[in-house]
Amino acid sequence: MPLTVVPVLGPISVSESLVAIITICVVYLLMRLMRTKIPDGLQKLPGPKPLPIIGNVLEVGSNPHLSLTAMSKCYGPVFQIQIGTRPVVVLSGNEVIRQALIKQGEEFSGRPDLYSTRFISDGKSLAFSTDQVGVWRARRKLALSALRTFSTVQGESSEYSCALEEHISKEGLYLIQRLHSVMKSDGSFDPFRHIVVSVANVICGICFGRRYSHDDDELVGLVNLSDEFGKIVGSGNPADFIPLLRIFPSASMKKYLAINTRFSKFIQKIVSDHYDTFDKNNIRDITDSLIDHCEDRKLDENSNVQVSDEKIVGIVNDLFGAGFDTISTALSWAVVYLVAYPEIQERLQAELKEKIGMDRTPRLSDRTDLPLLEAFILEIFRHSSFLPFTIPHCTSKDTSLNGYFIPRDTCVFINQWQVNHDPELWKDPSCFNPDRFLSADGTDINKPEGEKVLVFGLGKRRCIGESIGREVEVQRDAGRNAGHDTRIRADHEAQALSATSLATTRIRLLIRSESESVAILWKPRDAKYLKDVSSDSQFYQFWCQSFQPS
Ligand code: HEM
Repeated sequence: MPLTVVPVLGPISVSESLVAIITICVVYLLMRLMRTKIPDGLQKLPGPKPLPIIGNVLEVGSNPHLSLTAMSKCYGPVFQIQIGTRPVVVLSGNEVIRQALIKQGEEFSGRPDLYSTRFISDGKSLAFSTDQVGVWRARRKLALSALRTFSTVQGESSEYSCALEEHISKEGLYLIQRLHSVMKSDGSFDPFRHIVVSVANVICGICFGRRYSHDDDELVGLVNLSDEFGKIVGSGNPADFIPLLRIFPSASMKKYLAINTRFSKFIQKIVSDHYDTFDKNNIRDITDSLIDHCEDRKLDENSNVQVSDEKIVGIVNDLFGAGFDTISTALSWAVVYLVAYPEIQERLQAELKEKIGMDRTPRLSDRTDLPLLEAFILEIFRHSSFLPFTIPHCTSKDTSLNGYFIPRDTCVFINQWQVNHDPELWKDPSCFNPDRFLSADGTDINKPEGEKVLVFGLGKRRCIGESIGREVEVQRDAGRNAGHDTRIRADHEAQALSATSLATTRIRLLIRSESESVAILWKPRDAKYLKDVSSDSQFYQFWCQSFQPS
């Protein structure tokens, strides 16, 4: 007798139903038998009970940093959830995360094989791929060394201490000129749209030895796609955890694949131009240095780790991709906080005026003289926690943490947001207060406090661009001092705001030039991470005063 069990499958006979039920039971029993035995002395991971097929997806919801923080209060700093059919261990708490990523770093240094990350750089990404340890380590060493060399090498002008400082300072000035000219022509602007091109130019300078105009369609089109990319990689793609979903057409997955293809094409073209014009005696940038490494390695027969040329030169994909998006997001948050806290902005400006004056641009070496600016950057990282999780990790062998057994190949989420908002670690964690990072007399950074902020990950997989990340921030803020008093004035009902309410607030940018004033609406990116309070009624005015070259 045919039964319509699932409408889309059509009628199913009783015998077919019986076969299906028996198959499910056999698979279930096999899965139970295959389940790894917990070694004596260790415990099973705690965590919420999963539903069949979807696991704990409903409890995790669309703000995983908040829901997983709430769960850590109930289950402790090491617990397990199930996303779809995949078990995921979630780590919270400063001590537990340090124990896993630093003391047991080797065991927690893998990356899980996720469906969506297979498409990043054709599956050859340094940051996301499941390369064997030896290969990943060799590539990471190369990336770090290339990045260091081309950040610290002397630039074209002796005015700057290194090429990175030169790129950043010049780009800072271009950015100010650009804002000035769009203000004149359009009467308003979206800050992110211009910041992202400037940051991409700094990274392009080091990686490809060139910069692009703010009107370059190819670069502007590409960098503006990063938001879509972040949506899939950042918030978790359901098809990564529920394999069945991969067979259904998905608009966001289609977009994501198109972005990856476009990105790869952009980089491939630059790399192939570099191969065409390569001169061993004139290494111009990181791409050249990676090509040079491939050539040298061919002469070195003793090399024991085999890494393909494609994987070596492909490192620029990671440097460019990871570099521009993270820093431009951080800078956008900096603008938001400057707008929301005008009194802090005034103090920052006073510090720059006093320590550096108005006659020169700041240098990287000025950082130690600018404790408030340093504290402001640390507080942006902590309060916004715009990367609430690291890239997912994976265990490389059977291990244990806090007395719980964690099998090999388990996907591990590191909740950075929880650490940065843990009331055990921070006084009034939801309050934006850079002073928390200053010494009692305000003249120095309180180093132990600063080291508690978790934004670049830790240990073996720690971000390799950390020093650049911090330096671009300093220069950009300080760049306002370069003879253009481009102050950002916030004219609003001053009140203590949590990052949450800031992000969900539609910020009204009231940009004033000499005669006209135009209002535009701007919503900070990554607001999705901070959605638990909605206060759309609050408006902040953002007043960019005198974008006038001196
Ligand atoms: C404010 C700026 C930045 C932030 C907040 C940031 C944050 C992060 C985080 C959280 C990770 C993952 C760590 C983990 O999985 O445990 C990461 C990895 C990485 N970052 Fe950054 N990053 C920034 C800038 C940069 C820059 C400028 C570059 C390069 C030019 C870069 C290159 C990388 C690479 C290659 C990895 C992968 C490392 C690996 O898997 O071994 N990042 N970053």
